[in-house]
Amino acid sequence: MTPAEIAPKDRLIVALDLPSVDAAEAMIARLGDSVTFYKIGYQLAYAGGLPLIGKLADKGKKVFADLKMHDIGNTVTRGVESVAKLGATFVTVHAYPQTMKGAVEGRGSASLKILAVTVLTSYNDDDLHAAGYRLSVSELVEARAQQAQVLGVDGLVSSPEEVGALRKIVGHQMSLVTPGIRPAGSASGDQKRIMTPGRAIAAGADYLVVGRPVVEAADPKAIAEAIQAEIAQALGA
Ligand SMILES: O=c1ccn([C@@H]2O[C@H](COP(=O)(O)O)[C@@H](O)[C@H]2O)c(=O)[nH]1
Repeated sequence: MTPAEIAPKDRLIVALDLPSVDAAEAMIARLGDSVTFYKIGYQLAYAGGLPLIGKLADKGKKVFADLKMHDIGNTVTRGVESVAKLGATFVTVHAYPQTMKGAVEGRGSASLKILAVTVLTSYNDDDLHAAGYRLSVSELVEARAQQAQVLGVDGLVSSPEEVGALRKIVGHQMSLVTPGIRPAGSASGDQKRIMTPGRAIAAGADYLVVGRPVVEAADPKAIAEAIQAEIAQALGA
């Protein structure tokens, strides 16, 4: 499927950032048929959530295993080999060359897609400088995207702010997945590089990752559906 063929509804990835498998299953039940793609990250994975990947896949849902791996190449290769057996659609690694190379090797010919996290959406230029980098966020995101492309990575995680520049670098060969999404009026929390769903899609994002604005809402299903409607409108669908 080309990125242009992805249905508007399937472009929303809801982050199941919840404290237990019971809480995640309750959220999945509330969202029902509306949401087709979920993300499992640190909070749920470390609370016994990894088996949910297979359970969701068996129900026809897609799962993004946001494990943000970063280790010596061999360990990343073996870790990705294990994740490939869980039934996830995407797994994340940090965008360091050894890490990405190891991940691509571990994926082999499996259907699992490797996403490289370029620069976390909670970082701005000052945060990067405090961490010892001399490059700006946009410079580092673009440099890492070029490395990821050469290494055979399948997609990139960035903020929607960088998507336009990334498309020029990687074309439509790589999926562009953007957290840092905030419907108008929602609290940004710790996110520093943010955009509304409609603007992110108009900028060229393939998938939007949304956590707190959905899972902390009084009516998560209504918010998820409103985001999907905004996505559809931005696509002219
Ligand atoms: O750069 C990144 C990479 C991953 N994330 C993850 O996305 C969600 C966003 O949640 P919100 O509640 O919508 O802020 C969260 O699970 C992060 O771990 C990211 O935000 N930025």
